[in-house]
Parts: sequence; structure tokens; C-alpha cells
Amino acid sequence: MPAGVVDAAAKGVRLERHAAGAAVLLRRASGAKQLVSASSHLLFRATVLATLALVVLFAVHYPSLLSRSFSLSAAPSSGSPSAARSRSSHRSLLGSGASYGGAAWEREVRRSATPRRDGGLSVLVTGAAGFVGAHCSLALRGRGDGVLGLDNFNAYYDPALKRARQRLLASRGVVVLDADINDAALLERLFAAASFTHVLHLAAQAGVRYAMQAPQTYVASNVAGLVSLFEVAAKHADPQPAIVWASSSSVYGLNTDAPFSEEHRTDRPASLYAATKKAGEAIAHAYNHIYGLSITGLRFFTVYGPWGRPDMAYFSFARSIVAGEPITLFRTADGADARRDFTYIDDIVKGCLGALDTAGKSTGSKSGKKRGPAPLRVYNLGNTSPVPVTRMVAILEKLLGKKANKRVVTMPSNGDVPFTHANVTHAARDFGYRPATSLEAGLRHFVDWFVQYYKLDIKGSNVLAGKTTKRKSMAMSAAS
Ligand SMILES: O=C(O)[C@H]1O[C@H](OP(=O)(O)OP(=O)(O)OC[C@H]2O[C@@H](n3ccc(=O)[nH]c3=O)[C@H](O)[C@@H]2O)[C@H](O)[C@@H](O)[C@H]1O
Repeated sequence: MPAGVVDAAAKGVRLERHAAGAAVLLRRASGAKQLVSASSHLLFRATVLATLALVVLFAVHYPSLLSRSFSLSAAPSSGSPSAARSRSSHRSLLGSGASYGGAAWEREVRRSATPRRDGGLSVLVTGAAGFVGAHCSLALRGRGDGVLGLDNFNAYYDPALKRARQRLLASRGVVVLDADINDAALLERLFAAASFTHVLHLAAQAGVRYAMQAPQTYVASNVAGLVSLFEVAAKHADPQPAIVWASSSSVYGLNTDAPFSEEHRTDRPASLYAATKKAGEAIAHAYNHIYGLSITGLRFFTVYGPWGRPDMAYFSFARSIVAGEPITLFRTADGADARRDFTYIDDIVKGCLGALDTAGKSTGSKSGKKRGPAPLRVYNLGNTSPVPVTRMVAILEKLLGKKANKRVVTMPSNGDVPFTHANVTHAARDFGYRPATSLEAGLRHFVDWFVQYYKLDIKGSNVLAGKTTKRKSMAMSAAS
């Protein structure tokens, strides 16, 4: 065979081998492709299933977040009070979301909300585990009204104190749900479960100076939360309840006319706290005007007493005096003592109940029609006798048997106002409000409770401020 033919034949054989090899490779590649395609189908299905499972889990644990509810928060650094608050609010959403609804839950709500006397009120109390909320809830229950409380148990101050108040209320038959006023779905269910005649809306972010640290929490509670409540009361409650809510003496801001009267200017707030309360009064006007909601705003003046708020000066000073720690007293730039119209809790409770009893009915309905104008009221609830903060400290020193370690500084520009002084003639005229407790008497009641609650050994000064110990069973003054 000629060499050229042999070469060509050899090339042909090699080509055939290559072609066969390529075919094998192609078959293998196509097999691999099928494998890849099959596994990507599997992967896709697994991803879809996992996503569905996550959605189901999310829906079970966070139903409020899937509804119309919302919650604003600052971006707190971890460990700050606002971080704790935000964590707590997260927990409360879990708590309320996971547990509300169902026949047993509705029975509990109705049982707590049902009056036990003829003509009794049925009151939804927001912030019921708070200072004023707990006292008012007990007083309402004490006279036979139905009370259902809610509270988000945030950590602005020691939640253990709020839990202790909740336990006390439970022992008197008042249920306080872990719930946030921004949880619109929950509020709707509450109004569907019980026919509340009234709402006593006390849930709020309190504290004048803390507003500089956590501004968004004030907007979330005092503005968004108020709107959330008004929305549900106006559009979902049938019949609409009458609403009494906590405004503040701080709305008078830089007002210098004294005593402060409801006719005075309130357009110069000195703090964001005051501004959110003033915004609340404007929002109340709009809901009254459009939806015929009966709304009463109460301007509280520095409320104090047993079961009080540990962030307030009288309470934190008592702790510091007992612990031998320094206290800081603010003086105005011209050297005057700051003065407050300190108002005792029992007087405030009487004012709140008086406002509820005289509230007048809402005139709107779920359909959006209102039959006519509904009451829109605002009242000062103060003591009518301002006292220098230095005098308050002197009374505490006497009651605690120990001198304060005082540091006096010029009042920082942090939202504080130099004095407050209430004119209460409108509240006296409309529901007989007459404050009857002197600061000496009121602080005595406070110190009695304080010593008992924290199990303090005052005589031996053997105490640790800030330590919460197991609460002794002790009645609230408002209920006794
Ligand atoms: O009526 C209200 O609407 C508000 O009342 C309350 O605010 P205030 O009247 O500012 O009470 P509070 O803080 O106890 O300070 C009392 C006095 O102690 C002085 N004060 C305070 C702190 C301090 O370290 N040193 C000091 O001298 C201070 O200068 C002041 O003169 C509520 O907290 C608020 O939520 C709101 O309800």
C-alpha cells in the first residue's frame, strides 16, 4: 500500500476514534447537564419550601407586623434604655401577637371588662401597669366598673415594678394584657370582644429630659400610638367609646402667666415630650371634629406617690439619699430654685374618674357618619401650690432620716421648665376636682410604700438603692 494511502487510512482511524471519544464526551456532558438541571429543580423546590416555612413561622410569631400595625424606634445602642425598650417592645409584640385571640382569650377580656354594678363603666385602660394607670384601674374596679388593661411593659424604667403592679391588679380581677397601642389588629380584636364605654388612655413615653436621648420613642408612643388608638376607636368600635387621655402640664412650656390656665398659650413647648403632648391635643381636635369622638385631655402636673415612677426626681432622690449618693439640683440662671406643682396620685385618680364620669358620648359610628358635635375638653389636674424642689428634698431628708448629698447646678437646657402652677377652676366646676393632699402628707405615703416595697432598713441606713426585692403585699393608696 502506498505510503500516502496508509497515512490517510491511519488518519481516518484516528479521526473515527476522536469522533467516538467526542460522542462519549457529549453523552457524558448531556448526562451531567440533566443532573445539574435536576438538582437545580430540587434546590429551587427546597428553597420555595424553606421560604414558605419561614413565612408561616413569621406569621405565627409576628401577626401584628403583618397587619396594619407599625412601630417606630430610634436606633439605640445596645445596653441603653432605648435599646432595652426596643427589645422589650419586640418581646411585647411576640407576647401579645402569639397569645391573643381565641374563645378563652375573649372570655377573659369580657370578664375583666364587664362592670359589676348597674350602670357601671367598661373601661379600656392603656398603660395600666404604669403609675397612674395602675391606680386608676384599681379605683375603677373598686367601685364596680369593668376594667381591661394593656401595657407594653417597656424598659424605660424597671419593668419588675410594672409586673408587680400587674400582679396586684390581677389579684383584684383586672387583666392587663402585654400589648402595644401601635398594634392596631389587637385593638380591633379588643373592641370586637368587648363593648368598652370608655377608654382611659395613659400609655405614653413619659419623662421630659429623656426626650433628648430617644426622640423617636416619643413620636412612636405619644403621636403614632395616639393616632392608632383614635383610629380604632373611631372606625372599628361599635358604639364608639368616650376617650380620656393624659396630656401634660409641660404643654405650657415657656408660658410665664401663672397660674397656668387652659386659656393660656401652649404653642411654645420647651421639650420634644411637651411638643408630642401638644401634638396629641391637636390630633384629638381633628378626631373629635371628623369622627365625633368624645375626647378629654388631662394636663397632669408632676404626679407623685406610692408605686410611682423611679425616673422622677422625688423617687430617684429618695433612692440616692438612702444610698448616700449625690443628687443634682437644678437652679434657674438667675439663681432661683425650680418649683413644681407636685400633685398627689389620689387627687389625680379622683380627677381621672371625674373626667370619665362626665365625658359625654361620642356621636360618630363605624360608617363614618356623626350625629352632631361631640364633647372636646381639656383640663388641668394640678395641686395649685408650687413648691421649690429644695423643699421637696428637705421633706424627703426628714422622712428618710438622712441628709442628701446635694450638688447644685444651673438648669441645663434639656427641656426643663423653671416652674409649674395649675389653675384647676375648670376641673372643679365640671367634675368637682379639689386636690386635697399636701406635699408633706403625700411624700409620707410615698416613703412608707418605698421602704416597704424595697425592704429598706432606714434606721440602720442598711440599704442598696436600685435593688428591687420581692414585693410585700401592699394595697395602693388609691384603692384603700
Ligand atoms: O407635669 C408633667 O407633665 C411632667 O411631670 C414630670 O416632669 P417634671 O415636672 O420635670 O418632673 P421630674 O422629672 O420629677 O422633675 C421635678 C423637678 O425636679 C428637678 N430636677 C429633676 C431632676 C434632677 O436631677 N434634678 C432636679 O433638680 C426638675 O428641674 C423639676 O423641677 C414627669 O416626669 C413628666 O413625665 C410629665 O408628666
